[in-house]
Amino acid sequence: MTNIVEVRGVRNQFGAQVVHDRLDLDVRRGEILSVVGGSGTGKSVLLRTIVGLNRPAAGSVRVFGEDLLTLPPARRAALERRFGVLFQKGALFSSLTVAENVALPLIEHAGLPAAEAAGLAALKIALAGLPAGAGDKYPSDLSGGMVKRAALARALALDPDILFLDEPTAGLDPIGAAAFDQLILTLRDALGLTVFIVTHDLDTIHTITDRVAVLAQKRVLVNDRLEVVAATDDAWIREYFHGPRGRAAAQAARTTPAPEDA
Ligand SMILES: Nc1ncnc2c1ncn2[C@@H]1O[C@H](COP(=O)(O)OP(=O)(O)OP(=O)(O)O)[C@@H](O)[C@H]1O
Repeated sequence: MTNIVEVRGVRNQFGAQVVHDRLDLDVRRGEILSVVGGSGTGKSVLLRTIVGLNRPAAGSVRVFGEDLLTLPPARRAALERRFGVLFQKGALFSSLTVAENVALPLIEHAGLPAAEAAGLAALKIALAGLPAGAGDKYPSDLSGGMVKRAALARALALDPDILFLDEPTAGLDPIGAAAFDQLILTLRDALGLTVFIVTHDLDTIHTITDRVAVLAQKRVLVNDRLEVVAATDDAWIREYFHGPRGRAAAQAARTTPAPEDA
């Protein structure tokens, strides 16, 4: 089993506030890993640390076997091109159409001519499950679910090996959220992606996740299959997985047929 990401002994601190201390985490090749934890436990900071947007005060982050923090800039830029990131707010440029948003990394980072970038952008937009014509629209003309898909198309632009998603289903209605989950699962299977998801969504965890990492007490308390995590003796885990919403999500996952059986 190959680890694509290895976080070791990471400390993150903002002023006097210590967010992470001696935090370890592995992400395995090809898995869908969900990172959960109470509000403010540092899930987004962890994502930003792994993709190189936040420099930890201590520890190491190895991605694809390379130490992100000590790589020379050119090698680091090459490594970062293997990441696709979908930020919490979608982070599309509002003055550009969806197609222009998706083409931008192809022009800026891959150096493609505009016409080729436009052709590839159309493919990525289709891959993200958007209808033909969505590329000509501006982000403000799209529904919340379509904005997420457009941001996903942009995250897929450079053919990443690993996809980082920060609360991808937040703000979507349950049907939209379930469809987005299935899209992630399909893309993982079709493209052989590794997927790192920061989420509060119990349905996502129950339906598409291979392993779950729980952030608590400034570190990853447990990182394992859902059954193992849910059986861990910890107050937050009990409340989260065995409270009313956790029980409902588990029940729904048991009674909803998997897509291939449907
Ligand atoms: N750049 C920063 N400067 C100062 N403090 C920060 C910075 N980034 C994050 N923090 C603090 O670190 C803590 C963890 O933030 P983070 O956004 O990672 O939490 P989270 O677990 O993702 O929370 P939520 O589930 O509410 O989104 C918070 O208290 C936040 O205020």
